[in-house]
Amino acid sequence: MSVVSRQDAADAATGARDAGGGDALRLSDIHMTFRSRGRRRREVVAVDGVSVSVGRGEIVGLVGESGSGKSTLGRVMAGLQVPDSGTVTIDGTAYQGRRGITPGFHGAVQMVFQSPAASLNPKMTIRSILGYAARRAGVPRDGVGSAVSAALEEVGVTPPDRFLGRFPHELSGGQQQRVALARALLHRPAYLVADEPTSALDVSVRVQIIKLIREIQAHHRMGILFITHDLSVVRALAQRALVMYRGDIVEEGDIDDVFARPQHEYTRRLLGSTPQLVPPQDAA
Ligand SMILES: Nc1ncnc2c1ncn2[C@@H]1O[C@H](COP(=O)(O)OP(=O)(O)OP(=O)(O)O)[C@@H](O)[C@H]1O
Repeated sequence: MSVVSRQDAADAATGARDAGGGDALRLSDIHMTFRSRGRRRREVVAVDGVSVSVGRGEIVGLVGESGSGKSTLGRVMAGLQVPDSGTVTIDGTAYQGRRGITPGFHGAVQMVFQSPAASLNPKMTIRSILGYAARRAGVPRDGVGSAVSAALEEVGVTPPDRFLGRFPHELSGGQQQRVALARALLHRPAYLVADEPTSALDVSVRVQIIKLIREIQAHHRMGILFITHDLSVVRALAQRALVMYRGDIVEEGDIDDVFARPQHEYTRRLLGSTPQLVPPQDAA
């Protein structure tokens, strides 16, 4: 991707919604098709012309069945996947193509994943994992130690000294996910894409991580795209919901409206089949 403008032409062209006022992370008319090589060439349209936005200070829940394109959309939003076409606009700066995925893009948008164990290098200590992230985020060498400790404090991995020398496998799943969040926070991102960050965790730990994400979001006025299969988590956390089905956003609205008056048949089916694992009051 390369920076092509500092105006909102892409948004005007596609009508992407800016729910958070001026500052927003917007995707405009994103297309992504995966093509397999070999004799039996197959094409999978993962994202089929999607325009969405996440405002600063807003949590948007993205739900949909397996294979509907949620993770692909999230990776595009975080600059980890270059789409076939479409524009990513971060606070008014539009990015297109491979060369636009710059350190500035990654600094502005960070991502956390379902499996913290897989996203943390097993051969590195927590000190090295976070120290490396701090250096990449531009923290001067003599400030790395205190930045790492502050990040661990912020995510509740305390006292930091007790954890710095450990390897990821010496932490619980919840602690690993907290470290993954600390790594993201070291970049002071304006936006976070959280791809099923709680689904690999026990239910009680899940609630704690949801609370932590909400605290972090409020403290930094961050915009978050929260991807999940679990509608009850979206209800507990998000102000707005996007429902994805076969590569397209089929429903978008304020959380209460989507739950009370689902418009799309797929959303109605999804609501009908979702147990309430995290009632809103428990996650508050
Ligand atoms: N790197 C890839 N190569 C080929 N096909 C891919 C690739 N990544 C995703 N796909 C395909 O694109 C479609 C959308 O995948 P994606 O992972 O975005 O969906 P999802 O909604 O996140 O699913 P899940 O909830 O199971 O993670 C699927 O059919 C998937 O198999």
